[in-house]
Amino acid sequence: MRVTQLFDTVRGIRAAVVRAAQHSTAARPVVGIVPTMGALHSGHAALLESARRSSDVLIASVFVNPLQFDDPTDYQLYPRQLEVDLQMLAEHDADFVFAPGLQEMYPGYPEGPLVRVSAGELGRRWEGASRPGHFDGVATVVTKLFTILSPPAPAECEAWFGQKDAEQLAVIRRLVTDLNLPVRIRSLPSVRDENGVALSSRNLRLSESDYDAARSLSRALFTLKARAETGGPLDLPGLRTQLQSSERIDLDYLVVVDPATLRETAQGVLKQPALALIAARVGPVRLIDTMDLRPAVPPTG
Ligand SMILES: Nc1ncnc2c1ncn2[C@@H]1O[C@H](COP(=O)(O)OP(=O)(O)OP(=O)(O)O)[C@@H](O)[C@H]1O
Ligand SMILES: CC(C)(CO)[C@@H](O)C(=O)[O-]
Ligand code: BAL
Repeated sequence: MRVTQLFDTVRGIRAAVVRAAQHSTAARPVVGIVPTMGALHSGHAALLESARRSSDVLIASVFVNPLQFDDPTDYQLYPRQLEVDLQMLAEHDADFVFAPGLQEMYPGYPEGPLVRVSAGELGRRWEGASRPGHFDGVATVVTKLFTILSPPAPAECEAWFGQKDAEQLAVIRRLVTDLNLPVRIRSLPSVRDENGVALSSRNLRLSESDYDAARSLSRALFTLKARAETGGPLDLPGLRTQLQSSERIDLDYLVVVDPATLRETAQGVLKQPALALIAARVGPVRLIDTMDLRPAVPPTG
């Protein structure tokens, strides 16, 4: 496994990727990219394992991207543990790790980068409304990562993302479509712990009582899933009131949306597949989670 920080070395990576691809038996070798901000956990491991199985060359990136943080404290306190992460990436058989420094990624930061990618109105809903500029920052860094790491033809490029960050996934899918980026987007369901809480790097900052409160976020999502599948009313207002009664939870949103447009779908009884989104500050930490909702299947015959 090679760890790289410099753009020069990245050029070397691209050459090595081409060489590795040439040795592949596949007609169109696949280069898999797993972008992360580090502090890796089993959710990242699931992405790495699937990407490894589907790729001839596996590249992981570790970079805490300041452009997507609107809160400087959140950026400063974001967990960073590169040495531990590298060990896990080696265990998952990554061929390359791209872990650039801040000035390497954004020369002249904070003056630059002047040119950025806008996620448009998709980037201003829900999480984007609460964290202004967040999805523009994600779209900018993801475009840069794809530009730096994606291989020349005939190799194909696949990038792997978690459905936990479903809004981010919707933005990235539109990004590659709207800008014709030659990258196939793959996604995996959220990995949860034994209590149903979605794994997240920020969970490292939760106290025991914060963690107990965090359990009610996923519980609300599972309740919605069950109500959708049994054809009952979703009763979002009731669930919001219940969550807000906990003094450790400052609920930002709990909504049911169309997975592609992120616009709210009709409320009441679910009629088409949808996505539930939740975000809340739990103690000092802002957490997000999502759940795919399927409507009740009408009995046949
Ligand atoms: N529990 C999970 N299951 C599956 N994928 C996940 C999970 N958590 C994160 N991912 C995915 O891993 C990739 C990297 O995410 P990131 O490094 O931001 O970790 P994170 O745990 O989401 O951190 P945080 O939410 O605290 O910022 C993203 O595509 C994200 O959706
Ligand atoms: C996609 C990403 C690596 C961009 O910084 C980040 O938003 C994340 O980890 O989900
Ligand atoms: N995976 C989410 C990235 C963020 O919250 O900035």
